[in-house]
Amino acid sequence: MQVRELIQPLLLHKATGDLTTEIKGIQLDSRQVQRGDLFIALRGTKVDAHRFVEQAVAGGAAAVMVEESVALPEVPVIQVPDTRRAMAVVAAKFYGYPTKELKLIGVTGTNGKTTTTYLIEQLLRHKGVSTGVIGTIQTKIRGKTLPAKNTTPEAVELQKTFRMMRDEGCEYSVIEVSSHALDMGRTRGCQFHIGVFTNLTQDHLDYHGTMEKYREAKSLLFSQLGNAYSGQLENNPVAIFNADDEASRYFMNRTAAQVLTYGIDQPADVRAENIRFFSSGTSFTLKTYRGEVPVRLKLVGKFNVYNVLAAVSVALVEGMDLQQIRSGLSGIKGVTGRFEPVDLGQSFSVLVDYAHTPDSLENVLATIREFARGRVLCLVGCGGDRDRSKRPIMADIAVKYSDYAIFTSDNPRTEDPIAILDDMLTGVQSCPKERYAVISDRRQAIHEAVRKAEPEDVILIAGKGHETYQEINGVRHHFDDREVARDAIVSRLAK
Ligand SMILES: CC(=O)N[C@H]1[C@@H](OP(=O)(O)OP(=O)(O)OC[C@H]2O[C@@H](n3ccc(=O)[nH]c3=O)[C@H](O)[C@@H]2O)O[C@H](CO)[C@@H](O)[C@@H]1O[C@H](C)C(=O)N[C@@H](C)C(=O)N[C@H](CCC(=O)O)C(=O)O
Ligand SMILES: Nc1ncnc2c1ncn2[C@@H]1O[C@H](COP(=O)(O)OP(=O)(O)OP(=O)(O)O)[C@@H](O)[C@H]1O
Ligand SMILES: N[C@H](CCC[C@H](N)C(=O)O)C(=O)O
Repeated sequence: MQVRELIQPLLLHKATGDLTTEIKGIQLDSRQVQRGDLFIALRGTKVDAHRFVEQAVAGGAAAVMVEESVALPEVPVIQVPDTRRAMAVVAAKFYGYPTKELKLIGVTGTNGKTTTTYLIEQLLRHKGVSTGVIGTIQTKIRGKTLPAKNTTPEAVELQKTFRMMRDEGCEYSVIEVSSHALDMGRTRGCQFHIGVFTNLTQDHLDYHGTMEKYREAKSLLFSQLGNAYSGQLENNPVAIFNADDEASRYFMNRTAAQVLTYGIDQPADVRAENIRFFSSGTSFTLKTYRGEVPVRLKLVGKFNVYNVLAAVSVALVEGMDLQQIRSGLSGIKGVTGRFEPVDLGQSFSVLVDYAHTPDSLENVLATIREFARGRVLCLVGCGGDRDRSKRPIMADIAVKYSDYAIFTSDNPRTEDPIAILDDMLTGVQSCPKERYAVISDRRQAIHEAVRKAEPEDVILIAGKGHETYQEINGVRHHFDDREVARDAIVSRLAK
């Protein structure tokens, strides 16, 4: 595509150089530029990429997009007021507006995004349609998987992935939409067909500052629904809300889309009643505006009933009937690293879970409490360079809901692991010391939990779920809670 065509949708820009120059790709990282790329200079949290424009051109960039005027006579220079904003517009144009050819479903909320996207994918598969998925664990395109760096990728990668999905024959794309992505405009230029809200509780205050700003970022998915290109409702979008979460009303008042609600406690269009929990699953009556049907799931916990109701709401909007939904739900599998048992036939249970927020930790521990016949042992840490204010709250929840807590390291990133643990300990000052231990080394902590377990006890290893690394001092070392738990169980069984 020529530069002049690429920048045609940009209202405010100054362009110099030969605008018939062909652009073969878009790149944000000067170190990865390929011949013919447009290099877009973003002002990051660590560096301002304007200082890399010359390096990008030397590496083969055919044009650059910048906010400051730069003297680069050899290539076209497009100067815009905001490269981040312009990036979303040109990325959608470059890849031919792929979300107009896909049914795009966005899921946002503090917890449950990954689980809900996977449930939606599994239900849509049952309907017989092909669905691509983008989220925290990985990107999935018709059986192929690609690694994920962010929960929601930057606009260029996002649009490129949608084009790949379309080329591979996907009809739907279901994506996790993080508050960071909404705030940074990564999803501008996406035409969403459905927006789903799971819940809003504390997280990411390091980034957003206050809960109000966090909520405001999340609301963008709904206020932008249907307005991506023309300001008109092009595709009759639907917004799906959790009626039991008070933030839903705030979002409802900000969307022009049709609204559907789901819930357990409050009146809603899609509800679960007569819920019964077992250690291996859940049953309930699914009541919808299209009738009711009994449902049995292999997932445990009230929080998963919410995730299922959100996915069922999407299935209903997409025309699936209740019998199809019911049989789809009976075959549904849990998500890797979410409530995942490590079972070598030992006399106690070990569960690995991705709970890394106060609300998710509380939900998971409350669920375990309901069926645990022995003690509950909780191993938990908090990530470095992230919301510090959640640390004491999570420690407090750990001791409140378990019989014994082991505080350990999660991903310390660039922080001192001991300082993170000290922040956590401020939350348990009034708790008797014999109720918890502090073992900074995560491997040792897992071995200690397994050594301590008695028959019927349940050990929850929280925080890292599917992650296969531990990031210490900016370096990622291989670490998988499930592998370490297995080793610990094997050595205990050998004694
Ligand atoms: C705060 C934030 O969002 N950071 C994102 C941002 O990184 P940054 O601002 O630190 O980038 P930087 O290192 O300062 O570099 C600025 C620019 O210079 C470029 N550069 C840099 C060096 C160089 O030699 N040449 C060069 O061109 C970089 O490619 C970049 O475009 O731009 C990067 C590239 O696009 C992102 O990968 C990175 O996400 C990091 C990994 C991150 O951790 N983000 C978190 C906060 C985040 O977005 N999380 C949410 C999930 C939250 C949740 O729901 O749990 C998510 O959606 O992932
Ligand atoms: N609806 C829910 N409400 C509260 N907690 C939940 C819910 N669903 C899942 N959880 C808990 O949150 C953890 C993370 O779940 P999931 O990965 O689905 O959320 P997420 O929103 O994608 O998280 P992230 O974006 O941070 O990766 C799970 O391991 C579980 O402990
Ligand atoms: N997307 C989340 C993941 C947190 C996972 C947890 N293991 C941690 O490292 O804090 C975040 O970036 O806050």
